[in-house]
Amino acid sequence: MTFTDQLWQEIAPVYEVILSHGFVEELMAGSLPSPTFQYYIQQDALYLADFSRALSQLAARSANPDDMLQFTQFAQNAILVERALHETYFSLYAIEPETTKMPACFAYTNYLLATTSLQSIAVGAAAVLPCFWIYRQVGKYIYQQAIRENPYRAWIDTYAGDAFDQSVTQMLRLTDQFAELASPTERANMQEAFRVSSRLEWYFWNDAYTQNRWLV
Ligand SMILES: Cc1ncc(C[n+]2csc(CCO)c2C)c(N)n1
Repeated sequence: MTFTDQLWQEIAPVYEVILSHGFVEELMAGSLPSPTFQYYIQQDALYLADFSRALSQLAARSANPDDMLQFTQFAQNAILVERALHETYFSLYAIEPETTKMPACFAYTNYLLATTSLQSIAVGAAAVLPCFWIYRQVGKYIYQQAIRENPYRAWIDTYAGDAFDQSVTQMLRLTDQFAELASPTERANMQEAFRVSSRLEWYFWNDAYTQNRWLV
């Protein structure tokens, strides 16, 4: 079993509750209220900018040019995906970008930036991995079940597509390479980072579904 297989086994219960979350179920059914999706897209635009910064941080700290290139490409793609997908929905709904990060987005982006800046590259890579991997699995799951005439079709097709599939496979390979070189303590830290980010993925959907805002 690879290291990343072990990572997935540990977060399997988190993945199960993500799949059965109302946001995912209603996105799949096409019945998700548009204000809920608008909140999600606005927060996601803020998330992706910082996610790209976190990947750029890993690129800058990489020891070899191949890893640098890989992280730089991921960082670039995060911005390009954001533009393509978000512009579609921003103009469809005639909404403006949001400037305030709500609690889950705030927690997740700050966690990613702190981890990729202050922990080892191996731990930083484990922290960004759920973003790739959980979206691929959720994307495929939704793609298989979703009705054709779904208002969220552009979103579904992005994450169920081949281009995205390949980048996730590369990210998994990279993480397994880091794990091979890591000490047992560092591997434990990688597991913890993977778990924290996986949980935060759930919180991100949940904030959108409940339209969560700062209470004070
Ligand atoms: C909260 C949240 N988590 C994960 C993704 C998915 N995602 C965003 S950028 C990227 C890599 C592209 O190179 C992936 C997989 C998202 N959109 N929002």
